[in-house]
Order: sequence, then structure tokens, then C-alpha cells
Amino acid sequence: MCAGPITGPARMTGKRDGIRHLRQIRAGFAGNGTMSAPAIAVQGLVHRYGPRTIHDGLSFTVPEGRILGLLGKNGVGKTTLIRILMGFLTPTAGTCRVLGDDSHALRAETKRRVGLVFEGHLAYDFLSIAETERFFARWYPRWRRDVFWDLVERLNLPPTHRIRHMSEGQRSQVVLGAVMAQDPDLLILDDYTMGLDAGYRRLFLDYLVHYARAGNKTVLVTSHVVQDMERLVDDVIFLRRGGDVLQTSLSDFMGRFRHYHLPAGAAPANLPTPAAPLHGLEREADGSLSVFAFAGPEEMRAALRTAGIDPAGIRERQMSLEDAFVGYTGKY
Ligand SMILES: Nc1ncnc2c1ncn2[C@@H]1O[C@H](COP(=O)(O)OP(=O)(O)OP(=O)(O)O)[C@@H](O)[C@H]1O
Repeated sequence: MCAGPITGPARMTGKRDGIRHLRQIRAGFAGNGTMSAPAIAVQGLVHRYGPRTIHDGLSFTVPEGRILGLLGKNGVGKTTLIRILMGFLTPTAGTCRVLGDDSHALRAETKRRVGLVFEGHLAYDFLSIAETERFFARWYPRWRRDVFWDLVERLNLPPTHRIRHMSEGQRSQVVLGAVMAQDPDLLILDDYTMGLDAGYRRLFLDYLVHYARAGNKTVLVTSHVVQDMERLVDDVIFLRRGGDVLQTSLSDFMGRFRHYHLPAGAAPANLPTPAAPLHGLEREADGSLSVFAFAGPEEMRAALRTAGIDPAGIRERQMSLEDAFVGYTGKY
């Protein structure tokens, strides 16, 4: 993980389904009822690596002041999207605007307003913690020493301790402190959990929520620790292979997406292809059936009958966000 102006502030470094539930959060709705330009606006994004299409007409916006979790299975294109947003990659087609600028033509002052945590490490690892803080401070007019030290002093290491002599998780803590201290308007955190223990992850999440709310920051975050998202994000975007995208508020998704369980024998040996409102059908090891759907119990019974599945014995099961993520994206 690497952050900041290690190569100057202009180089922030540091990681469709049957149902088309595209619920686009309206561009510019700031969550407090006011309209403002979205912090991120992606329209018709296509990206290919050679013959492989990673994104195929992706469109979404991140309204200012919202915390959005970008979720998807390994290899679905989260990091690619972030690379495009930061101007490291030029998309095959489509437009991406970050704080009003085209992503492949970000002005230096716009880059300074974006705090990025990305795969990698602190490049100047021969510096001590204190030297690192002074180095970053020179680049950022809004540098917050208090924020840096508030996060970094929890390491219980002397300020003279060199970055290269730190563990991976300790380095990550310095990176997170350095990014937050930049006082950016937009934070992009790509898999920020690298090497962090559960306690520090929790501390950082609580800190981040408070920091983002107090400063009206916009946050785009990816993490494989999906349960963390539950305490952090306002909205989620699910990316799925083939270019499907679902954008919704977390509360709406958790309220509408349901998991039902049916006893063995309820469904035919060959499971039907789920059609709306059914989203996914999975045979469990004991022959019972898990059904994921955007439907309440009554609608569900009717949909199951239509699919040739006996709804008798149906039970709804509570889901965490991680359960819902696996139910929505599939186990493999
Ligand atoms: N430079 C590249 N050239 C060719 N293919 C690439 C390149 N970079 C990434 N890919 C492929 O593009 C797809 C998306 O990769 P990406 O890193 O964006 O996924 P991701 O969603 O961030 O994955 P993960 O959750 O595993 O970090 C993968 O199949 C990957 O192998």
C-alpha cells in the first residue's frame, strides 16, 4: 500500500443477471437534499485489456459527501476502475469525471484534493516516521499534522523509526495517516485493509466514518473484508462479471434482497434458470435449497411456483452484508 506525494502530489500512489436492478442514485443528490456536482461521474465506461472486456458500458455517480463501497469478486475490475479514475489508465471508451475533471486530464490541484490508498508501499522507505510526515506536509496546503499523529502514534513506535523497519500492517497505518492528513475532498481507498489487524481496522473505520461525516468527504472504498462495509458505507455498487452493475443504498439493498431456504425435494433435480424476482438458486450439500431474491414472502411463493419449485416449508434467513454479497455475486 502506498500513498501520497512520494513522486510528487501529481502522482498519488500507494490497491447483468436475469434481473436488471440498476438503481442509479441520481447524479448530484448530496444526501442532505441539496444538489451539487457529483464527486465522481462515470458514463458508458468500456475498458478492454487486449481482447478481454473488463467494463462494458459502466455508468454510475458518487454524490458529494457519500461513502460508497465498490464490491465485486476477485478480478471483476475494481482496481482497473480506480486506475482509470486516477488517470493511470485511459479507458477504451466512455467518460469519467473526478471532481469535475476528465480522469485522463486531472489538473494538479484536483489531484491534490484526492487522497488515494492503492496497492504498493511507501516508496521512500528509508525515511523515518517523522521525516515522512514532514515530507508529505510540504506538498499539501491543508496538511493536518494532528490527524497524522493521531493515527500514527497508536503504533507506539518512536518518530525516528524507519519505514523499512516496519511490518506491513504498521506501514499501512502510516499510509492511512498520511492520506487522511492531506485533508482531501475525495478519498479513494483500494483494499486499505492490507496487513491491518482487526483492532486497528475497527479503529480506522470508526475514525474514517467520523472524519468523513464531519468534513463532508466523499469516499470510494473497496475491500475484501465485506463485513467492514456494513459499518462504513451509505451506498454500494456491485460489479459482476459480464458488466452487470447494481448501485443502491446499503439500507435499500439489505431491505430488499432476501435469502430463503427450502427443504430438500422442493426443487427438481435440474434447477431452473432464475428469472426475476428470483436472483440465485443454490443447492446445499444436504439437498436443501437456498434462494436469493428481491422479493417479500408472498411474491416469493408465487415466483417459486412459476419456476416449478414447491414453496411449502419456505423459511427466510437473516443475512449479514457478507452473506448478501455472496448471495448476490455467487460463491464462485
Ligand atoms: N495490465 C493488465 N493486462 C491484462 N489484464 C489485466 C491487467 N490488469 C488487470 N488485468 C485483468 O483484468 C481483470 C480485472 O483486474 P482488477 O485488478 O481490476 O480486478 P479487481 O476487481 O481489482 O480484483 P481483486 O479483487 O482480485 O483485487 C482481471 O481478470 C485481471 O487479470
